[in-house]
Amino acid sequence: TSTPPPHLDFRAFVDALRSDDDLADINAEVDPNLEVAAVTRRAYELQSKAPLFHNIKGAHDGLFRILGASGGLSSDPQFPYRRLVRHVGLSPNASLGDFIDKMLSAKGKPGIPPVHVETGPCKENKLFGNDIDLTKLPAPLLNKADGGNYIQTMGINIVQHPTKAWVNWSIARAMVLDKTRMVGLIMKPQHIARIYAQWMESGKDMPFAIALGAPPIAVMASSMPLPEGVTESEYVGALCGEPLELVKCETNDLYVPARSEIVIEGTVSITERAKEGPFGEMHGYSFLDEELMEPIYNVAAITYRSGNAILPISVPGRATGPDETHTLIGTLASAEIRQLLQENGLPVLNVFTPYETQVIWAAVQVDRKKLWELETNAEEFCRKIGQLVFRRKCGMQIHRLLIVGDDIDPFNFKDVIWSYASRCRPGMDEYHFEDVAAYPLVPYMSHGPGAKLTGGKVVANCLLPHEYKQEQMWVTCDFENGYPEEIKERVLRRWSDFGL
Ligand SMILES: CC1=C(C(=O)O)[C@@H]2CC(C)(C)c3c(C)c(C)cc4c3N2[C@@]12C(=O)NC(=O)N=C2N4C[C@H](O)[C@H](O)[C@H](O)COP(=O)(O)O
Ligand SMILES: [K+]
Ligand SMILES: [Mn+2]
Repeated sequence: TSTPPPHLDFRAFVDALRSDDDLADINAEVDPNLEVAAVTRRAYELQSKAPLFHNIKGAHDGLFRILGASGGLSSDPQFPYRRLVRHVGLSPNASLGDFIDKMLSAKGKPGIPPVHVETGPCKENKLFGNDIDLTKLPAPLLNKADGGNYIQTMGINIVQHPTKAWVNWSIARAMVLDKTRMVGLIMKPQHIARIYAQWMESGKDMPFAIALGAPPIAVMASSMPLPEGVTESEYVGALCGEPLELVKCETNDLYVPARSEIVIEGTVSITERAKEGPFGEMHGYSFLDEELMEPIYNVAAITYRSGNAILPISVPGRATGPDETHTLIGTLASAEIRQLLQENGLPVLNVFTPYETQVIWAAVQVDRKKLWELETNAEEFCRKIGQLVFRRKCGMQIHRLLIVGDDIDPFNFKDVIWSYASRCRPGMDEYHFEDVAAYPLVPYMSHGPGAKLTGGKVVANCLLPHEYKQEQMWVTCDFENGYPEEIKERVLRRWSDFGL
């Protein structure tokens, strides 16, 4: 069978990055103990090519190579989002807005269930029982403060509700604990935690599979807060207009993408826990006192592709050069928040979480002409938005919403911060929410002055009062807006002659 397109096949995705000249094939030996992660972290921060490490110290029997920064910004400043939009089959010059539109394009369409195939590349090699020794795999140490080697940072965690036909795909980190066990964060209100709670009630350990090197578009849906009960693989089918091909696990009844690089499968204990973390998290901090007791993953089988399987990794940290916890989590939460607000009849054009705010803030771009028709005011409008977003899971990671006009590009932080700084009056234009669920990973919540799990959220009105009812009463003073077209054309035409 011919190789599927990059958005449906991880190896084709890697080849596409190489043909984009956006991949560095590194054949020198690199140490999984911190060195691989440090190279990857710097690659994010310099927006370099994605590093593919072919020669990992300690690799054996085809396990494994490592790809870093699969969701980082591309190395070509002309196409900054090319690596991202390649995940979803869009052309290299697609924008973040196109990416969000694409991820929402299956809303309201019936899901297309995956098809089950007999076998696939992920079944070419199989390890069971005594052949499994996670401590012998070159699982990377990602940050000097990490509490373990995080083998799972870019795989899809697959779990099924014990009684309903709901199979959830999400991304949740997990580190090596010992020979056949991992321990991983399973955090409320994430769907993996909701399903885990159902298995606890059923009294049985929760079957799991982690598919690493899965189809890139499936990684996107896994990172997206789709509504409860939605089976991500069916949403991906609807996005692609064709079913995903899945193959059955060896040791349980879950199904995984047939072309995955590496599949780890087994059961998550509903009784045994172990210390998890510290971990360098999405806000750029690794708190040394992070003492989490999290569920144990018992590994019953590992299956993987021949030809030296590739382990994709994410090395979360400061978004000075964003990593997957910003480019995926932020953008995909933005998509669901836009969907939520539009479904509730609000005149919202787009939503985006600026990397400069570590995706803790989200700018909500409002169509001002449509806003006038609502005959509303800042207080009423902002409170309504806050009540919607801060009481839904898709808004859980956002602590500040900035309500901006359609003269502001939500994807351009300079625009966003200009309107926040100049139009949001301190003490009167911010509407606080102290009775909503907080995102406990945000440092001023986990290690802040107040309660950890509630509050600390705000809606900032960045529209002047008259913008709620009429045309803006100012001319914006920049080249774009401050001059008539014929002056701008003349200046552009003569620019090089001026030698500026
Ligand atoms: C918060 C998370 C992480 C962290 O910051 O440490 C950690 C880091 C890694 C693994 C790199 C990472 C990457 C690279 C990406 C892209 C997303 C996440 C994570 N990890 C965490 C995690 O360990 N626990 C968690 O609850 N959610 C995480 N998400 C976000 C979820 O995937 C997202 O919210 C989905 O929407 C959830 O799916 P549904 O429940 O809606 O179906
Ligand atoms: K998901
Ligand atoms: Mn889900």
